[in-house]
Amino acid sequence: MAGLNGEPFLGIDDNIEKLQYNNNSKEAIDKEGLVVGIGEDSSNNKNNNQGGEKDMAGNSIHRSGSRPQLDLSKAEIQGNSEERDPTILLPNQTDDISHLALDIGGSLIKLVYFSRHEDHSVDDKRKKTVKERFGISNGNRRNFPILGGRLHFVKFETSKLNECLDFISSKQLHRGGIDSHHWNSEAPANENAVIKATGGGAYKFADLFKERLGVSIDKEDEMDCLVAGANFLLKAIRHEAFTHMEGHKEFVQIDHNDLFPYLLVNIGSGVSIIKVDGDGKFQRVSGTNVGGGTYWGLGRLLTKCKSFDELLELSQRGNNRTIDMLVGDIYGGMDYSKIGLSASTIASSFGKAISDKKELQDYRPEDISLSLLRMISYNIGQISYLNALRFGLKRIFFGGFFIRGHAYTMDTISFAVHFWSKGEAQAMFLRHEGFLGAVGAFMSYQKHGLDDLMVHHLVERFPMGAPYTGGKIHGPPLGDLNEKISWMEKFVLKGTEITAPVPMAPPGTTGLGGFEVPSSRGATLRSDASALNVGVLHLVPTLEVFPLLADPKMYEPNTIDLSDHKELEYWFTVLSEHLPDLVDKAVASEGGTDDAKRRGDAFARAFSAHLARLMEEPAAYGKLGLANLLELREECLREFQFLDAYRSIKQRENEASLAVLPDLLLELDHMDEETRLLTLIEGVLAANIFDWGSRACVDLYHKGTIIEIYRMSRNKMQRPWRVDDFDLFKEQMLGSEGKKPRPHKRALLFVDNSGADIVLGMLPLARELLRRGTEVVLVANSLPALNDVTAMELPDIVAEAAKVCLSLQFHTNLLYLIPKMEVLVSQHCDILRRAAEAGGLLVDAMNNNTLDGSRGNSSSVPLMVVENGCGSPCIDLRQVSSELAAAAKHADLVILEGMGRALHTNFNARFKCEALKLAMVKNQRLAEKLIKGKIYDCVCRYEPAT
Ligand SMILES: CC(C)(COP(=O)(O)O)[C@@H](O)C(=O)NCCC(=O)O
Ligand SMILES: [Mn+2]
Repeated sequence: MAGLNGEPFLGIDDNIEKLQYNNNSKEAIDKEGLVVGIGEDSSNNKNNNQGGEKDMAGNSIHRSGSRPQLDLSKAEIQGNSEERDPTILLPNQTDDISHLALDIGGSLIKLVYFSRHEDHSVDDKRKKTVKERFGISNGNRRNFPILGGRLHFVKFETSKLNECLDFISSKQLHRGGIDSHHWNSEAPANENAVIKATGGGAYKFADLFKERLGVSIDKEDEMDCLVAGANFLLKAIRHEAFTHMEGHKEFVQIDHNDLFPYLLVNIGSGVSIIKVDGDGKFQRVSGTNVGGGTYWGLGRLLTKCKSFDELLELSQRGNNRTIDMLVGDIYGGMDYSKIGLSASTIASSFGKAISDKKELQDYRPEDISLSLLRMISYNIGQISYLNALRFGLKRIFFGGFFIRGHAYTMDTISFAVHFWSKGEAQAMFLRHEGFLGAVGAFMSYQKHGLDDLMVHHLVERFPMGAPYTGGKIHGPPLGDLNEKISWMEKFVLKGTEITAPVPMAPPGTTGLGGFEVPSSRGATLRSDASALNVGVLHLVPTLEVFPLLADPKMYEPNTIDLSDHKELEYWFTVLSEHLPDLVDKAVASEGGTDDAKRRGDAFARAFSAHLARLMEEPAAYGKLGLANLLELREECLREFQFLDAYRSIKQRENEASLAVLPDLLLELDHMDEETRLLTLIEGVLAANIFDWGSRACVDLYHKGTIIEIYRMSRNKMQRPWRVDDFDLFKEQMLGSEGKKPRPHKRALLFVDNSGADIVLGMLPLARELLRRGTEVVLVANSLPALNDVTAMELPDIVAEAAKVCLSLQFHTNLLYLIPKMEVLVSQHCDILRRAAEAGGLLVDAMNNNTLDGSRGNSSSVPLMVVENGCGSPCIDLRQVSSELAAAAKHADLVILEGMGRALHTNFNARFKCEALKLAMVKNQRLAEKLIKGKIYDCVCRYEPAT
């Protein structure tokens, strides 16, 4: 049988890793990771006669044998095959296919589940034309059945297994999910339903799953899963790995071609140390029985703590000097400098307890907890390094539930690795640290095709999760909007802090290489189960890297460095202050109903909670840039179902601008070429003043009408602009010394705002390029963001603009008194219409509107519209739509317009083709920082092809 990806579904390699547990570890299988003294090389998987599966490098990957297989006979695409993520109907598929995998450990259950993207596709003719023109098929998606959806990460305490089962049942995850458009989702759970699980609990609770949910557990080997999970996360998630030294977290870019070999240290109850050489190729080289279970077990006995997190929290307020014997204690307060030991180095953990006449109750539990934490973290760091040394490995990734994003633990481990390796080896941590096994178990459903996903196919989002109150955990992210709003309201009433579903570990750390006590941040260390430091992973296989980026590896979209705390504070204040106005607009866009007000209120609280969270720990959601913040705001609006907050403002501005477009075009058309080009660029810069995201601009709009402000802005234009490469650009366009350069073949115009910005700025510029014989592709947002124009809206705007051109022609034909102008206009005024027709934009809108009744000239250079794949005021060119990537193939000019796309992001981006970056700087601070100028200064940056 052929797999959906066209490759055969090979049989099953039953040569499953046979781990030999040592004598004492039988019950330890129930705990996480306590598998000591095993050194079997699991990379020697033999293919048996059933055939083993090969990864892309030809390595064997073994899978267990009970996975369900898909019956693809009579498979067909349901609905419109041109849709972005069409549902595939498998009429003959009878097995239930689970979209859930579990890692059931001794203290936590980790759940990874999949849901399809909701079907928002609309009948968009533009898309169809674009696909035909650029020859885009659905080939990109490779027709994987499950791609095009979201991966969710949820944790439960193992002691609350029933809550976990209720959750699975309520979401019907064991059947494939009722809330998503799955094949066979109506089918009742059948006898054969199977879910993948790893961890000791997969054995321990198998009967309970059968009894409660009617599903069988297909047990996946824990080591296999850990490694598969770590490999996937390290390859597919841009900001997965980070270092943590002296309280400073820094994300590490992992080169996918240079990932292996590495050492994976999984710290569960016990510790496994695994050398990873490739996909499915690994060897458990060592381990230690002193791990998370030791910390928790000894800690519980010594401090009477009730939970792991309570113990960890205690350590935050501890001082281990009262209990540890330090070098200084032995050397009379002096360093032992000859062998490089400072007085504060721990000579012997708990060493003071031998000489003191104190009893257990004489020690503070806080101090005991810290001493224990340091002893164990240190020891793990040291053993890990020694193993790295054994195999000549420089990179050590630490995962497992013990770490739980705790800054002090990470610092201590890092310090040990750094200290013993003399800086040669590096300790790294993983954002999905606790989910490695669960991800691996999910990956073992081979049909998902997750192996082939690349980093640009994944987008991580951070929806609001269940808040928690009084330390009690309220489970997984809330799905239902109403439920979510209710939570928000409840917490407001109680005056309780609302938290995002992200890590609550404080940044507080010693700053001294783990040798001092942690700063006292106990109050902010929250319970682990509510503290997911991961968002929801959106799998979008249609996304591509923009092909015209000169050096995608070096590309960094964000211009402003938010790791500067002052900068971060400034932008947080800007966004907070903008909130009331944004909520007003959003509520008004939904008719100002009570429901809209309620949602508006919840949105404001949710976004404020995100800001507060990020202020506390800027790297909580991965590497933070201004673009991420601006996008988070848009996503948060969408989460509370505000799909287009500026809808009516955009419409009003479009109409007002279209009304003055004929006058502008007339004016332009009787200018000579050089003056016209300058006027056009001035026009783009002036019209970029229409920006409802800028505080200064919004203040301006109280003072005059849109057109008045536009005129004022144009009148104030004075060259040289603060960044002024116009002369270079002009030379490129018009040539010099009588030499006419060849016109550009195709220009991509990344447009920004609605209203004057698009109508009076970018469209006239597009018309000029078309007039010169350059194909023009308008690149606009896929989803609304502030007052930005979207790809969906553009065809109508272009159609209206073309209509205006026609009325202009009609009008000027009557103006026989000025025959010269008549000639000019009749030659040029229908450029937009013909180009739009040639580009397939006027399918409905214009067919019956040509005043002279003439049909469009399909041989004209086309004007096209493509969506960019974003719903944000900024653009990260590593993840753009396949439409845009296809349109870029023959482009030799890129024009980026607006602050978001040309300044906040991409100001430093280099392209393979010529690039023009145009923007008005509508923020004083940015003007000072970026161009040493002032507010309303302009940028016209031209860069030749690199
Ligand atoms: C959100 C924006 C990037 C949009 O600018 P645009 O791309 O439309 O030119 C910009 O308005 C902005 O940075 N605003 C926040 C700063 C301020 O209010 O001054
Ligand atoms: Mn904008």
